[in-house]
Amino acid sequence: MFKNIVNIKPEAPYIIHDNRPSAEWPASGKIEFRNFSMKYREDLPKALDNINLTINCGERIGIVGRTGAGKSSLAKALFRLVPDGTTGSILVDGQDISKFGVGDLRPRLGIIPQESTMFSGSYKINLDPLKEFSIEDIWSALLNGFSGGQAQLFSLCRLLLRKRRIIVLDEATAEVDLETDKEIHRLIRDEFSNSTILTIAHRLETVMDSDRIIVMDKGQIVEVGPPQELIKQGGHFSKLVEANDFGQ
Ligand SMILES: Nc1ncnc2c1ncn2[C@@H]1O[C@H](COP(=O)(O)OP(=O)(O)OP(=O)(O)O)[C@@H](O)[C@H]1O
Repeated sequence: MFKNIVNIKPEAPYIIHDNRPSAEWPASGKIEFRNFSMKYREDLPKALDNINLTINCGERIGIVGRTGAGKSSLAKALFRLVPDGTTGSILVDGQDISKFGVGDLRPRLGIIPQESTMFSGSYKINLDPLKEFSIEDIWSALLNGFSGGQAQLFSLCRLLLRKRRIIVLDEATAEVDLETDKEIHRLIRDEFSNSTILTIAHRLETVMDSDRIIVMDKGQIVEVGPPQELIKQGGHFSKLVEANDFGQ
């Protein structure tokens, strides 16, 4: 999802000194999209088209839709990894995220991207580049999270060390096998029971235990609800399930 980060121009100040969030922010993890739209370029159609959505503290949300539906864009917008010229707003714990510098926003949210980066260096440097944690903390996170030996688990360990209130998980498709994927989800459920978790889901197994599913199509939210209810309704989600079409 974040493979294009390096191509995106710095669109906002890193820190806005006269408007910084409190040290605890976000303490609850509520997310509100209000009439939010964005385009990657002026001549392209909207990648997100008038998104209105409230995600409650501690909710586990599965985001599904076909390839190109806008799932990654929704997550990128939360990290402000999208071009200038968005309209509407995104509030986190009631604060408009565009009012803060990106350096005050991005480190406060957790991300497990599809393509995790394994930095060279020791485990300790990988997990704790800022030297914030004791070796015991690091080993406990490692032992919890590193059985699968996958690069994604490194990202997970980094997160375990920093109990973020909002976590975005871009579910792996190619890099991680089903067993490791299940392990990651189990760990996330256990370790982040109080966090709001947004999963861009590519597997049915992953989304079925979400509190709510968001179905996206052509940049819009076309369906929202608990998975079992959506299946009963026989709408977009049940069609995706039937076709097993969860994007790449
Ligand atoms: N960097 C970019 N520049 C231009 N257009 C983009 C860019 N990234 C995404 N898009 C377009 O925005 C739309 C939404 O893409 P997005 O990646 O959010 O979809 P997605 O649902 O995450 O798809 P996938 O399941 O394939 O990851 C698509 O039409 C896509 O082609």
